[in-house]
Amino acid sequence: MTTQSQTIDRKKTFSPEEIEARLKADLPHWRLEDGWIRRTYKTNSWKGTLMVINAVGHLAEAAWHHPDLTASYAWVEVRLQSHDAKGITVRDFALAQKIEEVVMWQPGAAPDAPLEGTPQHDLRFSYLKYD
Ligand SMILES: C[C@H](O)[C@H](O)[C@H]1CNC2=NC(N)=NC(=O)C2=N1
Repeated sequence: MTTQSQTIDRKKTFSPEEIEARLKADLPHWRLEDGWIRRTYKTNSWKGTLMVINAVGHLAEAAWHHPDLTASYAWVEVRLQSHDAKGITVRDFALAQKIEEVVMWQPGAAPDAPLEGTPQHDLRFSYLKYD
């Protein structure tokens, strides 16, 4: 059951200056352009692109906040804005944060991590360009 927030204003929009400051601090790979915060993920193939699209799709549906997506063979651009507020709200930052955390997750990066992660040097398996 969803609860209406008592403290945060999900419809409050931020100024371009506030957005830029927040992206610089928390989402350095994201940028503000034409009223959307946006991030492009590069992949090694259409299959990798589809994997990213589906991961983002799940997060968006779980969040009940949906991006616009543009995709090509080896990249997908994720764009976020809050349609009902006609601007960028806390919902956009929160979903962008989760997308970035999930898509750029590299479990094998930590020393003696339990999960080894996708082999990066074998194009049979590597599907995402981490940046
Ligand atoms: C139809 C309407 O877009 C939806 O009810 C919800 C869910 N997803 C949404 N996603 C985004 N980006 N903005 C919204 O205002 C929004 N509203």
